[in-house]
Amino acid sequence: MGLRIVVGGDNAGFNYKEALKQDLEKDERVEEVTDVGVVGTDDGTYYPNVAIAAAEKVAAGEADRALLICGTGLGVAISANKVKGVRAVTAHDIYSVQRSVLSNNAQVLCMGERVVGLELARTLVKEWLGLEFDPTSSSGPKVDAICAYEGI
Ligand SMILES: O=C[C@H](O)[C@H](O)COP(=O)(O)O
Repeated sequence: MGLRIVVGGDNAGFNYKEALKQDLEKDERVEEVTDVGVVGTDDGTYYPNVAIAAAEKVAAGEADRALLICGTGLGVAISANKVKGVRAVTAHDIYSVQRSVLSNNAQVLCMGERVVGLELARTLVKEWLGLEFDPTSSSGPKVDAICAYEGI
């Protein structure tokens, strides 16, 4: 069974969100892509609304992961992290993307359209899809400690 991925972002991230969505739709590791907006560069929906909608789908088990894009990748991460059970990171380099899953079991990857080149973003997403957290690794108890704080 493939990954169910939610994509979203504000108008500052719209162009990358569309490009990355197309890549995801073509990737055989992806079973389903759900777009929670925005619908265009004229759509002024605030980034927290989009990020929280996406994170809630992950928290509810309706999606495995979310990919969120805004101008910096910061606001969407801050917002998604308000949803209980969600671990969202901003990452624009390969090592951080790898560790976000392998160390932190982060389900949400955030990037900034104003920060990273599109081709690097596409490469990072490709890498991200192949990563899987190992709960029996030494990172497991650390992520458990985050969950314990949240009461989950
Ligand atoms: O983190 C926020 C994002 O970068 C957003 O796209 C732009 O937010 P701003 O308009 O408040 O700078």
